[in-house]
Amino acid sequence: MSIVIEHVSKSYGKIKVLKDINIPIKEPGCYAILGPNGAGKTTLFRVISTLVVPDNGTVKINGYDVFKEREKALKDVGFLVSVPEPPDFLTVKEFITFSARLRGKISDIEKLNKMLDLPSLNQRCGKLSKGQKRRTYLAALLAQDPKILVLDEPTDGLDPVEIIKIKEVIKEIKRDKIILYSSHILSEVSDICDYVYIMDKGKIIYNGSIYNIKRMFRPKSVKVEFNYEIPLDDIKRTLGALVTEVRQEGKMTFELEFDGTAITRREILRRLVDRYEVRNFYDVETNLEEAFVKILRVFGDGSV
Ligand SMILES: Nc1ncnc2c1ncn2[C@@H]1O[C@H](COP(=O)(O)OP(=O)(O)OP(=O)(O)O)[C@@H](O)[C@H]1O
Repeated sequence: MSIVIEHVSKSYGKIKVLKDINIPIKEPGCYAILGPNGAGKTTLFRVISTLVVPDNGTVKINGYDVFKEREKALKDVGFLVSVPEPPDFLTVKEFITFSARLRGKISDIEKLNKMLDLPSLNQRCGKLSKGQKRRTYLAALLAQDPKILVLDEPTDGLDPVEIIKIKEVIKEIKRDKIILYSSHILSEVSDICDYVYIMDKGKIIYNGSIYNIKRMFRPKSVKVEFNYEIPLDDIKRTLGALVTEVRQEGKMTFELEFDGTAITRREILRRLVDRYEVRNFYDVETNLEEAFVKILRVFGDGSV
């Protein structure tokens, strides 16, 4: 099972929308393609699904070129690209059954219903809400039992409950599939995806595991609360060169920036406890969205 994208580029007129994209995926799991609006995610997914022909490069699925050997390459792939909708005139059950039959499969509607909490099976698709349509479409894809799923912003425009449902399904099925999942929200993919490719202005500017992203931006500041008021200068004198910055947040609360090492963190705590009554001392958690913006700043062209 594999998707291998090599040197893919695409321009619209003078605008380079994809610039030498390389993504080699050879193991099951959920892979996020993450990027701000206009980064090129949808264009890349449209290339993978053969809706857009690239100027350069190749996309191979299970070793087959998607343009030269389209049928073989896409045989085992399910696409949710460019917000597709089930046909209005079919019922939910008819659409799912029809979709399964297209690939010679028999759908287990009960199982899909349990997983995706489908609307009434005899309801016409035209009468469904946006979230119900999305879940019905996903059920129809899963009824084909594809080994590879390409999902372009599958939760876009859905309410929080619908989003949780779709994420739960992906967590359940990702063990033996390759799932490519695009989003512009890092925290949305952080609990379902294992690996992240970050795109900005048509380029992959960073790739790594979610674990590494979190580690790279490990806490470098702590918050401390005291039992009584302490002047800012007093804290600064006590900690001296251990901290790079001290910010006062309230009369009894301060945020302390330091070099991020465990030794310094311990020494800061020791000095504070020796001198004052400390009520609370904790790390300032890395906010994933901040990490995303930092990555764009550090690895992108600096214009964020
Ligand atoms: N058919 C087209 N003709 C001209 N320009 C296009 C076309 N399709 C996309 N673009 C441009 O290519 C760039 C990338 O668009 P794309 O939709 O791939 O980004 P995206 O990362 O999916 O963004 P979003 O998160 O907003 O969906 C944008 O600047 C867009 O205006």
